[in-house]
Amino acid sequence: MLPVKVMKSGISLLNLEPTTAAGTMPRRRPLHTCGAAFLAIAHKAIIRVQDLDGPLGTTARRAIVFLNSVFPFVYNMLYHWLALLSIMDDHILNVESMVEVVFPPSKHLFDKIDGLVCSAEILPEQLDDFLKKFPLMVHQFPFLDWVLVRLISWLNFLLSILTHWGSKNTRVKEITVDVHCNGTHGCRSEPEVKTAYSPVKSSATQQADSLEAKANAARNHIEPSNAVPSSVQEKANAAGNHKEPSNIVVPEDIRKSVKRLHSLKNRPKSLEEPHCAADSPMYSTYKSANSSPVSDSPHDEFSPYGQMAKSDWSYKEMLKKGKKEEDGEGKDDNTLPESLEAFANDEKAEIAEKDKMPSTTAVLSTYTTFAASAVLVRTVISEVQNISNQLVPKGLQEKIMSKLGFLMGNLSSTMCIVIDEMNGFSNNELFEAAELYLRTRINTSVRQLKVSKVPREKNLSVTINKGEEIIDNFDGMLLKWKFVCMETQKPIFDTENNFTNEIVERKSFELRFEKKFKDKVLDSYLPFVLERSKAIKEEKKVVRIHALGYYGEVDGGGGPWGSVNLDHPSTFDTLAMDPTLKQELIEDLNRFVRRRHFYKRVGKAWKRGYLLYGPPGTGKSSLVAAMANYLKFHIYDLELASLHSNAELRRLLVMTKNRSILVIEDIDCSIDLENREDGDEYSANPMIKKNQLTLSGLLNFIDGLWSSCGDERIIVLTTNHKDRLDPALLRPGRMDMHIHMSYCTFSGFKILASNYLGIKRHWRFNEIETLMEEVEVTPAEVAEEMMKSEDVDAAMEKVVKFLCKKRSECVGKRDSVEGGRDEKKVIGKKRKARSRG
Ligand SMILES: Nc1ncnc2c1ncn2[C@@H]1O[C@H](COP(=O)(O)OP(=O)(O)OP(=O)(O)O)[C@@H](O)[C@H]1O
Repeated sequence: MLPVKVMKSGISLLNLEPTTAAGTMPRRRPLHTCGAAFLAIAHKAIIRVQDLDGPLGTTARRAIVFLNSVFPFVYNMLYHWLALLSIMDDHILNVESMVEVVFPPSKHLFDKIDGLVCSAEILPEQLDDFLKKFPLMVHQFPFLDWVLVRLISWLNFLLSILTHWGSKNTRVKEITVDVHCNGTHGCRSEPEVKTAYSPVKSSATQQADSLEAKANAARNHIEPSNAVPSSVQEKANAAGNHKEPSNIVVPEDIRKSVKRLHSLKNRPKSLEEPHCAADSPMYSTYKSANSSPVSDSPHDEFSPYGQMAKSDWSYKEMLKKGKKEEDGEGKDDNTLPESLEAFANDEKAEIAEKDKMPSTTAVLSTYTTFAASAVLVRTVISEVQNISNQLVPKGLQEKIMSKLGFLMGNLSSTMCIVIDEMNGFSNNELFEAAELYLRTRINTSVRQLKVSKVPREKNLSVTINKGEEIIDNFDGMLLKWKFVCMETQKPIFDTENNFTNEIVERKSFELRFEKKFKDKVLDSYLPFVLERSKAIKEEKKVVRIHALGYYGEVDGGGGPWGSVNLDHPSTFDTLAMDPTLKQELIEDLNRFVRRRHFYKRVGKAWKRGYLLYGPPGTGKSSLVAAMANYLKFHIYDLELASLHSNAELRRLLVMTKNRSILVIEDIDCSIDLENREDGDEYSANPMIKKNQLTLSGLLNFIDGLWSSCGDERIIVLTTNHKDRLDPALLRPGRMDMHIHMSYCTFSGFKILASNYLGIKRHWRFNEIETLMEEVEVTPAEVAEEMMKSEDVDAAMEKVVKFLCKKRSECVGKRDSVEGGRDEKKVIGKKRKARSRG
């Protein structure tokens, strides 16, 4: 068989001595060695596969017949191919030597490649060894043989589907075989039998066709072909005319052999019965394989042989008749054409061959050979890729790939959307959204992940590495994401104004899907990804606090000075404040965040101002933190004292982001704001005024045009002295809600006790309640006392002592104040008396 020769000779073709790399160890020719190994494996595979029965074997045999016919071409092609590989090898080895001289550490890499080539070289022998041991190994693992046999059945089934797929010419033919009887019964025609066959005909089918032609010719009185003996023609004509009994005599031995053939064909086709106990898994496997719906029994209509089998039944009918006659029903001499005899012999041979089912191990080893070939091909391809990556410049590679991609893209039914990280100079929101979304879609099919942790962030950040793919399902669509990261060179001028190249990483996502889903992906899937990523962002959002102020030169640098995670544990649950007020505030915040459309409709900037006032240590700052944690809004802590003009204030405002809380703490003492109406020493000079931070600048900032540049903004002012603030600052629309943070009440105390000591009640609670009605203490003071001991009773003791001390101080103060008043009254009375006197 010619191709086999080619395969064999392929190994020795151009098997030249490899050149010496770097003057040390001779290296193998990488491409030639791999190519030869591949041919050797392919040869083994072909040898094995042609011994198989079933669709796989048939296909292989046909392929071999085809290759035989084009042998000179194939041989030449392989020869040239290997010669070409050898030439390329020479270049590769030369380049390796040169690179090694210039860059010695690369030797390690080349040695590794050589090691790979070496393993490819010995792969055919290893494969042989493995195949020898394979049957033994199969028996060592329970159920493995069963699994493999199942697998093979399904592969055969698939192959048979592929073989017949698209064969539109499949049709049903009617073959009418008229057999004339001689003797007492006179002539009679046999029933017509329908036969379906595929255009891929076996020899038996072809013979059936020739017989059909003859029979048709006989029936239709058409001049038969030269191949048909005249006796047969005459008899067929006679049969076609239904006039005279035929003289065709079926020889006894033919009849017998046809009978035997009949019995052979009726026998169920089975796999080779294994030599093991009946209850072993192998035996059950064999049983189940025989009853498999995909068996290639000729009686199975799903089998590729099944259709041919139907034609056999037509002859069976005929044989039945012959049998009847033989049994005495018709004593007359039955006759068959000579061609039928030939057909019967051929059929018999074919059936006998078909009955020779391949052994399980033979089938398995063939598939293993194929698998190994595939592995080798992959290795070779990746090696070639590696080498071409080194040899072909990146730009050229990209061009080739883009051209190839264009060609493939036109042919393929898939579409690809590329989502780049950057959209011009700004970030692409969709890229960020996809990155976040895909983090939730990582599954076991991903091979490489990237894990990182930002300082002070609790959770690890897990993303896919470059080149990795993720499959997603959405509304019946299959979507394939790939993370692509390409290094490109960007020309820049360095510090000395020299032209140089900077390596820039271009990240993007490729989203592939079927072309027909284009609209669905753009209209539904990508908006869904954006929506999901928003929700994920919100879930994972870590509230940050930004220091906002100008710390550099005046009107020079400055800006948000930096930010840190706000790790403030304060929440509405831990805040000791009047429960009704707390509830009111929570509801107000909820209303604010859900009223986007309302604010738009009424033409108001989507912002809200809160004034928190009360003595120091009553929890104003804690309340701001609780609000930020509740809404997941970042905080901008504006340092008014660092600003010098309204312009700076405006510039800072522009830098803040939406969904944030802008806080100005202790506004009464942070800066001495001049009244907007009343002028002062500067107001006379407009230039000086322009460069000042004024109250009107601040008011504009809070409520004027500048305040509307952003959405979902909350402004919080805190003060210890509400009365010192300009009423213009406090009016609704600027400060919408005034929250009084009062001294600690008993309900506030219970919240502190629960937070700090973990108690809901204590026997000292009544005493404390009475004391708290009498004295003014801040939550900060109470919290401080509670922290002085870890023991609950001791801590409560401290709180009581503290409250008693406060009370006595208050009483002392009151007494002294009252005493002073009494003294003043006495002095006054004395004065009055003296003046009267
Ligand atoms: N209402 C409160 N509920 C719970 N803890 C509080 C409360 N008030 C004060 N504290 C505790 O006291 C500490 C100081 O409180 P905070 O700084 O919030 O008070 P403040 O009113 O902002 O003070 P200042 O006006 O001096 O800035 C906080 O760390 C907190 O633990």
